[in-house]
Amino acid sequence: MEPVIQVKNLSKKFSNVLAVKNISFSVHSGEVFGIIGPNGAGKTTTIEIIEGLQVQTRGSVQVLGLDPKKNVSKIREQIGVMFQHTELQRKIKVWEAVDLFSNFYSHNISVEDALHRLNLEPYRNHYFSQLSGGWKQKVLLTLATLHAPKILFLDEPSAGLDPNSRRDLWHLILLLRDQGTTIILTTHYMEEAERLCDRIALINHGKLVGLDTPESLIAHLTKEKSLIIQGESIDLTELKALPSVMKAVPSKEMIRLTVTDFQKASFEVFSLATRLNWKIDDFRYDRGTLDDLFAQLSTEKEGML
Ligand SMILES: Nc1ncnc2c1ncn2[C@@H]1O[C@H](COP(=O)(O)OP(=O)(O)OP(=O)(O)O)[C@@H](O)[C@H]1O
Repeated sequence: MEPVIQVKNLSKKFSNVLAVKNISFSVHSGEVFGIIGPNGAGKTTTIEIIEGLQVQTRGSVQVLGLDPKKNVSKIREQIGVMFQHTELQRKIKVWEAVDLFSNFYSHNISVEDALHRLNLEPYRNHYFSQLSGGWKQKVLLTLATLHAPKILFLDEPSAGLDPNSRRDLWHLILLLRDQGTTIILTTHYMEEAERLCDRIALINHGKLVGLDTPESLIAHLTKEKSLIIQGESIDLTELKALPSVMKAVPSKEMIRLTVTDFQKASFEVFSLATRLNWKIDDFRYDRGTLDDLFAQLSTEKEGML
């Protein structure tokens, strides 16, 4: 399958900052592709080059087969961008905003279809400024997709939303994905990345340090493998002495074991438990989360990965 975005050996230098360092990746049609990394990692710069808002220092970019340096207006007709913290004029109603924005595009869907597509009908006559944060984001998502873009860029779409509104917005994003839109998502919410993204590019200090599904990234990059064990008469000293156990730390009712190998450690723990008559109530692998990975990335110094 032809990728919809292809980035090859991309670098961007601002006067004395090398913001993007030789990054390459492809985005496939119909996927939700996350670009994740700590503040200042180079995400915005990379995305703005793809959108044609900035020009790279080195490397090449293709968006739907076009070069953003040469074909920016053709690309803009086929992409949608939802920025963070966008405000519209105070006295504009939802339907008026949809009507106004639809005039910006040569190909667009009708106001009614647009309102219907993301279930905005009940709010058509509400002032944008009086909507809750969640509904404002839904309206902005609608405005970014009036021309049925092939690729949609979402920058921190659920920033500041309560958990219910966030889930509602995720539902809409996945609806757009199911309708065939390719989605590029940047977020600092790792739960959001884990729930929505088919693949994630991890960027740190301007470099691509990981590119995979959320599950594989977690499996490969979280350095610590942990087992959780809970039960009666468990002896911490005996656990610590097992060959595959590096650390055993009690935490509330349970004990967290940092192990070198899940399978070997599990075998050793159960053999020990049987020999010493421990009663085990809970035992599970703790593979870590994207949050752990993000925390790890944020503390990595340049050149460590
Ligand atoms: N116009 C500019 N001039 C000089 N330096 C810049 C410019 N834009 C970005 N930078 C620098 O480039 C680096 C990457 O910035 P960028 O905004 O791409 O990071 P980011 O990952 O999007 O961060 P954030 O999560 O905070 O938005 C940072 O060191 C930033 O200070």
